[in-house]
Amino acid sequence: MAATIDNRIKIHEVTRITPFSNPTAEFSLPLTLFDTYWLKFLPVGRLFFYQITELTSDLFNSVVLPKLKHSLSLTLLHYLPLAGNLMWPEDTAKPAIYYFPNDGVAVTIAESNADFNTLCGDGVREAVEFRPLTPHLSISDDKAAPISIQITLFPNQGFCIGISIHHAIFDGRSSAMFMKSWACLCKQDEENPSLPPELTPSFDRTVIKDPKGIDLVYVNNWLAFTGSDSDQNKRSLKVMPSIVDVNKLVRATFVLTRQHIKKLRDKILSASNVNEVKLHLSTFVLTCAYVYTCMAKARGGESNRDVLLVFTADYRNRLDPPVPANYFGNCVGSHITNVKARGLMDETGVFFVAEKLSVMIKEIENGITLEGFEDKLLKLMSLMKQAVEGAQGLGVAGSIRFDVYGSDFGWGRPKKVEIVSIDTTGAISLAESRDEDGGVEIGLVLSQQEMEIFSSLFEKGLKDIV
Ligand SMILES: CC(C)(COP(=O)(O)OP(=O)(O)OC[C@H]1O[C@@H](n2cnc3c(N)ncnc32)[C@H](O)[C@@H]1OP(=O)(O)O)[C@@H](O)C(=O)NCCC(=O)NCCSC(=O)CC(=O)O
Repeated sequence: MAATIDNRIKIHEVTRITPFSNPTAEFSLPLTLFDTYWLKFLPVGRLFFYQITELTSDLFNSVVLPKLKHSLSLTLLHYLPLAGNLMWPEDTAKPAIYYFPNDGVAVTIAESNADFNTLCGDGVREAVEFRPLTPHLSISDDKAAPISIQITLFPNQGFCIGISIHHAIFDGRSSAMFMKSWACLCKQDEENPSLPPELTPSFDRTVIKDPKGIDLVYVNNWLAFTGSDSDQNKRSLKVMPSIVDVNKLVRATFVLTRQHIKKLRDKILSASNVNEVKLHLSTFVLTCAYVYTCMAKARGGESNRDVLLVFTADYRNRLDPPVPANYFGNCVGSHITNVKARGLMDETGVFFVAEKLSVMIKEIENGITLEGFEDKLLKLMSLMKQAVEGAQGLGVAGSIRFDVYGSDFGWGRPKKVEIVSIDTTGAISLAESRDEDGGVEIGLVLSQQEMEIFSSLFEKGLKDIV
């Protein structure tokens, strides 16, 4: 019988999907330094909404669901580590992913009577509305699942695929590749569907060189960081607790069109003649510069308060030798600078942030070496402490290069993609615009009051530049 978890959603089934043909060879896959860096981070949740107005329960149960389940099982055959678990045996220095026969991914099948169009819209919505669509990721002291999935039917409206992923196991690029692989196998009608090379994951850990053993430095940083709760079990795999009350927050999506981006670039360029720093005015920098200044102004407060500007960079193309684009795992790192709010709240705020981010991106322009990486996690932890104590953290989840709207399972592109977990991290989410090449979709979760101020600053600022 279906269990109701609130009056909008019914859970019909909680099942486990195993890799097709249930491979019998057990194996383990080590974590690299880029994985152990994220060991205790909260899971990343994404929702992919697909609109099918003729989707009855019958059609969902007889066609859509069996196809999704079967293609997931086929996909897991290519992504076997995702069917396993993160574990930390007594005799090992760091956790690893272990796969045993019959392992599989937890999949929840649910039904919602919430309004699909409202959830898929850009307007202000209660942040908490998205949580029932986001699967719980099973993480205990000694075992953590790499991924969990929820497929939710909205009768006569469509369906939603929710994924929660463990950040110590894979990053945004890998997550996007997994979804596209699943979609690609689902869409093919052939008996033996196949993946193109760019969607075939590589798990070759030898491409990540770590001669100084920074992977273990990060593990030890986490052991030292873990609060008193876990003192009895320091090797616990439990992640940091969330300290945010999602019930008090709202979510909205904002769009910068290609034209907006161009105008922002022109405006900054025309004001920057006298400046020494050669600005790197990519779509990413312009978007962050514009959004971050609106966020700092919306927060208000003392102009002397601390603000952390944060972004994550993909290192695949920046390491020497480069790591293949289809490398599955983490190959990213965070970059952070600490500034005073006044820089963003001034008239020249957009210019100020664009300059700061330009300097940071230029530092990695000629590639990444691991020099100084021993201290990278400790620095991040000290900034996280600052954020807990009140500094405004302005960070990014997702990317405008992941093509999340390309995940078509055979029923069309997603109507909307949301990163749910920005409700606990306070980051903005980025995705390429669904409907316009060169446009950007920005997801935000704020208090109602900050959202109102942000929204009016965002709209007014755009009117001023066009
Ligand atoms: C460091 C960056 C954030 C920002 O660098 P930049 O400002 O230089 O921007 P960029 O690399 O996007 O592109 C710079 C310019 O290169 C060209 N260019 C690069 N890639 C392109 C592409 N695929 N298609 C078209 N153009 C491209 C464009 O001219 C672009 O300018 P123009 O833009 O003007 O056209 C980025 O390079 C990067 O690493 N992005 C990936 C970050 C990431 O992996 N995030 C996820 C973290 S995990 C996470 O958050 C969890 C999760 O997602 O699940």
